[in-house]
Order: sequence, then structure tokens, then C-alpha cells
Amino acid sequence: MTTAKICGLSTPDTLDAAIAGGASHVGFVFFAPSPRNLSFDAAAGLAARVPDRVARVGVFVDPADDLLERAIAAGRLDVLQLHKTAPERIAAIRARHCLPVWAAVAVKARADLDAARPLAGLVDRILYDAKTPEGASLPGGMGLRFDWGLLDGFRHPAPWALSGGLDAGNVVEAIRRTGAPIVDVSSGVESAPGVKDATKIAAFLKAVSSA
Ligand SMILES: O=C(O)c1ccccc1N[C@@H]1O[C@H](COP(=O)(O)O)[C@@H](O)[C@H]1O
Repeated sequence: MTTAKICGLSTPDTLDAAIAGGASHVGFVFFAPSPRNLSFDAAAGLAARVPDRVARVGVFVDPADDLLERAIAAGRLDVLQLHKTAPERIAAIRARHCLPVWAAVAVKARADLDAARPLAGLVDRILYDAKTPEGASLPGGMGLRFDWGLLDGFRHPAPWALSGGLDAGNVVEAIRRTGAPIVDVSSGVESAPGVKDATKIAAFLKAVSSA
């Protein structure tokens, strides 16, 4: 059965919608340029609403240790999701903070999957995400999709998840096409960048459970 992570949550009502709809993971973004960036206080308030059966994932872009420490404490994080972070740094973060680590691999062409291979044994999960354009302010969370066929026949070096441009209208096909064990969405359950929509969250989770 495929489970779902709803990422970039920033309000109690949309967090509650994700939990009520059956999300396995909820994502809190700690990256200042993002419209979904959370303060530590906001993260603490949201984290307190999350039951034990749902994992709290902190989303970071090549983070420093002090940011990680404060976010882990405030957001009571269960998982660290790292974007644009070198393998050596991923290993150091995992060793220092003693939490499961997901590493994003940005995909546009088949050759981009080469970046997944050195992650074997270093990460707890690889998150295949669409590569954002050169110079974009965000490495993810832009609602971009990649060609899922690029994953055909690829020997995944670690457990994995699929993200990038998913929504209630395409997630069933994404699961059918790739066999993803976890799907991850942000823009596809928003009414505007950074504004989550409880109705879209419910529709997304219903689609995932029907797949
Ligand atoms: O959502 C963000 O603002 C963000 C910021 C920095 C790194 C990653 C971010 N989001 C991640 O992007 C993917 C896909 O998002 P989308 O559904 O295509 O909008 C997802 O994993 C988010 O965790």
C-alpha cells in the first residue's frame, strides 16, 4: 500500500486535514526563501498536534547544524529531508543528529539518477523529485513533474519515495506507473504558493488510498 506525505504545512486546519485524511508523514519546511518556511514557534505549535502514528519530516536545503538542532527540537522531527546536500555532509548530519535521513535526488534526465547511487547505505530513503530550473529560488516545491518512465528498470539503491508535481488528478497514475511506496506532495494541494487547501489535501489522500 502506498502512503503519502503532505509537505509544507503551516496552519493547524490544513495539518489536521492531512492527519484526518490518513497521511503517513507531514512535512515542515525550514528554508527561508520558501513561501512555506516555518518559524520555530510555529513549528512547535504544529508539531504538538501530530499523533505518534504520523511522522514529522523537516525539509532543509544544505542546512547548518544550528538550524537542524533548533528545528529538530521545535518541530519534534522524526525524519530529516535534505535537498542539495553532498553525500559527505548527509553522512555527517545523520551521524550527529541520530535521525532517519531522506535525501532528494533532482531528476530531469536518466543521468540524474546517477546521483542516487552514492547514497546507498548513507540514507534511509531517496526522494526522487523534479529538477527545478537553473537559478530557481527553490530546489523543490514548484509543482514540477519529471518523466516517471525514467525510473523504469532502475535499481533503487535505498528505499524511496516519489515527488514533483503530484496532485489528486495524477497521483493514481504515478503510483501505477512507478510503484512508489510513498508519494510526496506540496504545490498540488495548494490554492496559491504556500497556501494549503484542506479540500485538495483530502482529495489527494483519497486518491492515494484508492490506488
Ligand atoms: O516546498 C518547498 O518550499 C521546498 C523548499 C525547499 C526544498 C524542498 C521543498 N519542497 C519539496 O519539493 C517536493 C515537491 O514539491 P511539489 O509537490 O512539486 O510542489 C516535495 O518533496 C517537497 O518536500
